Amino acid sequence: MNREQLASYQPLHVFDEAIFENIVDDLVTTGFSIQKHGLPDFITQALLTCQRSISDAEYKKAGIGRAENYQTAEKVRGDEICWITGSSEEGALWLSWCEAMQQYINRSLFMGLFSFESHFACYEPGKFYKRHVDAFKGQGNRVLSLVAYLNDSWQETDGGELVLYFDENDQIGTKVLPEKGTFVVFLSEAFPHEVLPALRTRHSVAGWFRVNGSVNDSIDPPR
Ligand SMILES: O=C(O)CCC(=O)C(=O)O
Ligand SMILES: [Fe+2]
Repeated sequence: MNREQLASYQPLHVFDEAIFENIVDDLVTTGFSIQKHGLPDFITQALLTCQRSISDAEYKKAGIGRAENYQTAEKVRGDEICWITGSSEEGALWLSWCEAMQQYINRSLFMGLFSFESHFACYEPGKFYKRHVDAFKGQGNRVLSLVAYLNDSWQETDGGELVLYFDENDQIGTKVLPEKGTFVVFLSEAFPHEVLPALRTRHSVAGWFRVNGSVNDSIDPPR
């Protein structure tokens, strides 16, 4: 390593893998994992620092696919999003923690996860995300969804809960309060879910682990 390389050298973080092991166990038994206040504190802090540094102008209305216009999209989802690029130290720490999770899951379950993408999302009061799945069988390459929450002392009366349904016939589901430090991981194709209308501003991170979609030598970029 020359002096320049040495100056920019970032040691690989070593993360506590106990939480990854819990996730893997849950994925094997149910296909989803709800980790109430399970985010390591330094990851929560990094995400909060990162999120607070984003200006309103950097948040963009989320779409639901190229074909839809925003009017249609508004009826489905009302959040505003900002992709996490890893350009700040805190953003990079988040991405490296998710990469460590990806490697752990691949080693344990041979899922062949290839890349990860994530964005901050903000739901202003009254905004929601109607019931949907994050990936359709045989289409796209998102296989594992991750949602993490950043809100202090969220109450049931604040609305904005994630409702995770166990299959397409489930109408009851299980509710998750979007409280700071709580995160959820689930198989993207298998679990319909929705965000109930939030009654106060709701901050979260949504991310997806993807498999490599390369076919016939056409290279699939990570995003
Ligand atoms: O914020 C949540 O609880 C879920 C968000 C979601 O389903 C998505 O962005 O696809
Ligand atoms: Fe979703």
